[in-house]
Amino acid sequence: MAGGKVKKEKGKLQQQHVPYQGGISFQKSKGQHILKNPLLVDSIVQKAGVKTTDVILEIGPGTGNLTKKLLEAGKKVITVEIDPRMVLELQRRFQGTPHSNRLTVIQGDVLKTELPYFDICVANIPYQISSPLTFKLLNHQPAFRAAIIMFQREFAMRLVAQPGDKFYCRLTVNTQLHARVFHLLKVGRNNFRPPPKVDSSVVRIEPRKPRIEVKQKEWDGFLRICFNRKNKTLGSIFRQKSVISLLEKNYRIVRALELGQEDSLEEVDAKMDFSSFGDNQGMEMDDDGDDDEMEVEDGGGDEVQSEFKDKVLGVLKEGDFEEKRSSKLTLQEFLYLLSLFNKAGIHFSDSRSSTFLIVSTLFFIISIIVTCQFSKRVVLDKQRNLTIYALYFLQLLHGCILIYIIYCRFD
Ligand SMILES: C[S@@+](CC[C@H](N)C(=O)[O-])C[C@H]1O[C@@H](n2cnc3c(N)ncnc32)[C@H](O)[C@@H]1O
Repeated sequence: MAGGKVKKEKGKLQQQHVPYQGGISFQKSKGQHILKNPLLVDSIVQKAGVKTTDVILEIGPGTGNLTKKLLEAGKKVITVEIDPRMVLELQRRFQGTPHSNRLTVIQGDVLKTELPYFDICVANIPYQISSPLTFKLLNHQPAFRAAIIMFQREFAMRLVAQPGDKFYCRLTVNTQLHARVFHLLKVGRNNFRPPPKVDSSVVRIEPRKPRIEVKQKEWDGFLRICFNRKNKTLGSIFRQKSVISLLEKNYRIVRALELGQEDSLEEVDAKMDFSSFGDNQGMEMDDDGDDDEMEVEDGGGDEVQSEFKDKVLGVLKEGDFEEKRSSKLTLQEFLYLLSLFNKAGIHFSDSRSSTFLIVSTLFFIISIIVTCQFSKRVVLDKQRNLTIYALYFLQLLHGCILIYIIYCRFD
């Protein structure tokens, strides 16, 4: 166990580096709060349910207090540590012990490291990487059995929250889409050296098998809107002019792509009037969304805008969601509502148009080059002239559609 007294913090420099025995100072910027309570370390390993056959991933092993217990419990431990001083300390600590050939130390930032295969992850992590690390683990393939991780208490409460709980938020739903999450242990700040400013909790994350597959951008866009104001009814959220404008814009792009060139731009325009679009400001939303942004008036809108709004509200009515609130919706209800929107042609991301734009622009450029080369090289008779004009006309049409889609995306 690491010993030594923690010096009283004075001044900025000392706040960043807290001395530790053997000359290594703890860097707060790297979240270096070492577990100093051996009973707690035992309890974490025991609750993790490590098997003797397990390959264990430990993120941020530090000086190796948890690593030691993990080596005793499992078959192999792979650690990822960003701080070279800690890596040296770890190697020094286990060198020449019976455990040394079962320990692999990777030096690097876990967020930038390709993770190896592992059965179980046990870690006391730096809290500043909680969110990206959780999603990195949730996207890891093949899925592991469980991750037992120490988080800041409030973050942990968000992960395990249930509909109606104070901490229920977008992070909760996004995490529980891919995993079942359980609260294991409350941990006070005095179990660490130096003690952090916040309390902690150990959480167990079990990836769902099989995964629930969603289109990630679509799902993200949908949840951002729903959790913009999680305590408002979905009816009032989806009546906002900014939301209707965004959805209508996506709707028009998707329709334009579906109608394709053959149905022409005019047909899309006839169905949609885009003169009354509001801007897309204020669509960047908080995690828990309890912001106090003012409700935007519907502002009357023209007939087409109202028609589209009716379509959106029709979807909410169909699923009986108009009076419900995101703060109380279950994961299954979110999935169901998104499927209803998509069935009605209403989308929350414009990723399809991005792909279309890139492919289409490339095709446009190539076709112009080919036509120019062709018209230069061949001797033009009347028949060939007509072909060239037809090609130019098609390119003009193609160009118009590209401009229209770019306009829809960026207006
Ligand atoms: C809270 S300490 C935990 C130390 C040790 N596991 C323990 O419980 O005593 C977090 C550790 O993660 C390391 N760390 C910080 N950021 C990291 C990153 N991005 N990738 C890998 N390790 C990181 C720190 O250097 C530190 O050793």
